[in-house]
Amino acid sequence: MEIDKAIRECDDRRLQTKYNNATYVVQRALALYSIEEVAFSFNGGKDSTVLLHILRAGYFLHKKGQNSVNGDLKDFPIRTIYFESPCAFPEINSFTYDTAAIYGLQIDTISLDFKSGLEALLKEKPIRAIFLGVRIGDPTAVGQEQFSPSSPGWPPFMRLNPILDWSYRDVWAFLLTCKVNYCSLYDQGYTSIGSIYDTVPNSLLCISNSSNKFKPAYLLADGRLERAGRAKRPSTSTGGQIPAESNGLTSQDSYKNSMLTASIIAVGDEILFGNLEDLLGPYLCRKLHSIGWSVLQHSAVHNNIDSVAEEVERQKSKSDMVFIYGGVGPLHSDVTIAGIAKAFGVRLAPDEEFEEYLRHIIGDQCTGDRNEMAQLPEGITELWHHDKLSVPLIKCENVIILSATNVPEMEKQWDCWIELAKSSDLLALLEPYVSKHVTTNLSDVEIAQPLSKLCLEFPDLYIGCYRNARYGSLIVSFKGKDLTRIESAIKALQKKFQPSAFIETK
Ligand SMILES: Cc1cc2nc3c(=O)[nH]c(=O)nc-3n(C[C@H](O)[C@H](O)[C@H](O)COP(=O)(O)O)c2cc1C
Ligand SMILES: Nc1ncnc2c1ncn2[C@@H]1O[C@H](COP(=O)(O)OP(=O)(O)OP(=O)(O)O)[C@@H](O)[C@H]1O
Ligand SMILES: [Mg+2]
Repeated sequence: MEIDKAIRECDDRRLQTKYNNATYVVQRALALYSIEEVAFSFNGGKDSTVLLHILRAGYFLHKKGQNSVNGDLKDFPIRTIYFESPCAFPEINSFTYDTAAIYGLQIDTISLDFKSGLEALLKEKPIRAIFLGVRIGDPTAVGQEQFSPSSPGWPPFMRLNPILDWSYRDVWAFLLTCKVNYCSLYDQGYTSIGSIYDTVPNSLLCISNSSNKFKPAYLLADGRLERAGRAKRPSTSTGGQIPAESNGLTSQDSYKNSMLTASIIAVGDEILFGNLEDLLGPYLCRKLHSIGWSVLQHSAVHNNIDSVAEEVERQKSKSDMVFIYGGVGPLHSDVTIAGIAKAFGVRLAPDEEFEEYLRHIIGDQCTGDRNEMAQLPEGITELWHHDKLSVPLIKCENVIILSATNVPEMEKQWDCWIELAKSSDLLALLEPYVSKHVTTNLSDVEIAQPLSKLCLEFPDLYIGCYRNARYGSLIVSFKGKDLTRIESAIKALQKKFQPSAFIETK
C-alpha cells in the first residue's frame, strides 16, 4: 500500500507517530462498526484529502489484520458523502470528483445543508459513525475528541476524527511525503477553503512585489494563521470571548481614565504552608497600580486542579484581568494550566508554536512523543512573544500566566508585557495611581469621625489607615489619580485639627 510504504520509509518520526495514531483510530473504528455503518465526509479540502489517504491506509491495515489484503488502488468500500454547494469553488468540485474516480470512492452527493442532509442520510442508510477531517484549531473542533457523539440537536451518530491532533505542518508533511494530489487552490495561496464568498488567498503568502501572486499553502510558516484568508462571520454572541472594551484589551487613549480591575492568584502549597513568602503578589500589586489598574483581590491556592479552576473561574468574571503565577512547569504539582483549562471548560491541546519554544530550551529531553508541557487550553490561548523572553507569555482570554518564580524574573516578564502592551492593544495603560501618606499621634477615637467625613468629601480618593504598631503613630494614606485632589484632601484633614498634628511621610 503506497501510503503506508511512503510513511514507513520517510525519516520524519513525528509524522510517523501521527500516522500510526490516526490509522489506529481508523482500525479501531472499523473493528467497532461494520463497513455499512461508517461514512467518510469528503469535500476536497486538504484535511479531508489527508483523511482520505489515512482511511485508505487504515482500511488496508484493518484488512491485513484479517489476512484479506487487496492492494488495489480502488479498494475503498467506505461510503463517501459530499455536501455540494453552489458556493463551492469549481476547483474544489472538480478535485473532489476526479479524486473519487481515481480511488473508486462511492460518492453520495447531498444538496441539502449539513443537518438536514445528515438527517435524510441516516434515515435511509444504516450509518452510525462518520469520519471527518476536523483538526484542533478548527473553530468546530473545540471540545471534540477522536470519538465524539454528534451535538445535541443533530441526528445521532459518532463523529470520528482520526486527524484531530494534527497540525497544519503535519498535514503538509503528510501530503508532500506521500506525493498525493491535492486541490490546485492550495498552490495559489489558499490555506483553508470555505465558500467562494468567504475565502481569499492568505495574504501572508503574498509575493511582496505583486499583489495577486501567492506562494503555495505549504510555505505558510505559522499554521495558526491558516484561516487568515477566511472572512470572519458576524457573530451574534461573543463565543466565550470577553468583549474588548470590558477586558482591558483596548485602544490605549480612549481608556486612559476608565477603571480597570485585576485579580492576582498565587498557586503554591508552599505559600499556604508558610514555608515560602510570596513576594510576587505585592510586586504585581505595585506594578498594576503604576499603570492605573485597581487590584480587586490577591489570593493563594493549593497546587490542585480544582482549587485553581474554582479560583480562576471566580476571578475571571469579576476582574478585567487575572494574573496567575506558580505551578507552571513539568512537575506533578504544576497544575495551573490544567486548572485554567478546566475553569474555561476547554481541554488541553498540543500547541505547536509553544512546543517549538520549549524545544529551544529543553531540547529533546521530554519523554514520549509529545511534550506534555506544550499542551495549552484549546481555543482560548494566545502566545505573546518578546525577544527578551525565551518562552512567550501565555494569555488565555483574560487570564495571564506568568512563569516567574522570583522578583527579578517577574520584573523582566512584567517589563516585556508592558512593552508589548504599548505596541499593541494588549493591555490598556491608564493614568497611574499616585499616593501620599501622613502620620499622626492623634488617637483613633479622635480621628475616626473627621476621617469618615473626609471620605465622603473626596469619594474619588482611596483614604486608608494603618499602623505599624498598636500603640505607635497612625499612618493615613491617600491614593488616587489626581495629585492636586490628594493635596486638597490632606489640607482639609489638617484644617480639622492643628496642622502640626500631621507629618507627611514617604
Ligand atoms: C458529517 C458532518 C457532521 C457534522 N456534525 C456536527 C455536529 O455534530 N455538531 C455540530 O455543531 N456541527 C456539525 N457539523 C458541522 C461542522 O461542525 C461545521 O459547522 C461545518 O463543517 C462547517 O464548517 P465551516 O464553517 O468551517 O465551513 C457537521 C458537519 C459534517 C460535514
Ligand atoms: N461540504 C462538505 N462535504 C463533506 N464534508 C465536509 C464538507 N465541509 C466540511 N466537511 C468535513 O469537515 C471537515 C473539516 O472541514 P475543514 O474546512 O476544516 O477542512 P478541509 O476542508 O478538509 O480543509 P481546509 O481547512 O483546507 O478547508 C472536512 O475535512 C470534511 O470531513
Ligand atoms: Mg474546508
